[in-house]
Amino acid sequence: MIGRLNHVAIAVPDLTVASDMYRDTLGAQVSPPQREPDHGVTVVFVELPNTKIELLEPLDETSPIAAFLERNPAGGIHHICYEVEDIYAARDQLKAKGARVLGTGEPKIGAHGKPILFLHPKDFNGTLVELEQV
Ligand SMILES: C[C@@H](C(=O)O)C(=O)SCCNC(=O)CCNC(=O)[C@H](O)C(C)(C)COP(=O)(O)OP(=O)(O)OC[C@H]1O[C@@H](n2cnc3c(N)ncnc32)[C@H](O)[C@@H]1OP(=O)(O)O
Ligand SMILES: [Co+2]
Repeated sequence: MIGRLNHVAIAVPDLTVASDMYRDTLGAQVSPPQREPDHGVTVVFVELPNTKIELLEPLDETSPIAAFLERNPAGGIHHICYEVEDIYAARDQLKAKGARVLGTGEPKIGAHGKPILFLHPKDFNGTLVELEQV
């Protein structure tokens, strides 16, 4: 069901510092910051030849990444995103197998303009999984 790796997301306490580090120290191509009010984060995309890295900073204390950053003040890998062809079919198959779909269970439009869903980290070896329909 899952296809290519779409992105790995890293929660960071300071987006400017993290973005500068990826550009100046690691020599990567980074996007301008993009506010995502529907997701409670500001995102910088790091474009790599074979995938993307999302640097995520919380928009405020109600952000879904706020508790994670409290537990990991220096930041850390927050989620991994796999591509799927049909997000409703993927969701229904996963639910039938007992996986917990987060939120309302209805896909939202993600930062790339495509439908996304999240799966509970406790159901996938402690890794928060995002699915994106491509
Ligand atoms: C823009 C968009 C895009 O790509 O297009 C994005 O990515 S938006 C990216 C931001 N959006 C999201 O992440 C949406 C989905 N996420 C959520 O709904 C939330 O973050 C949850 C995954 C439910 C976690 O929320 P919260 O930390 O408040 O819950 P909690 O404190 O009750 O945590 C429950 C247990 O899960 C663990 N836990 C929490 N977040 C985790 C993570 N990212 N990776 C691995 N484990 C994690 C906690 O340590 C805890 O374990 P213990 O019980 O063992 O202590
Ligand atoms: Co993401």
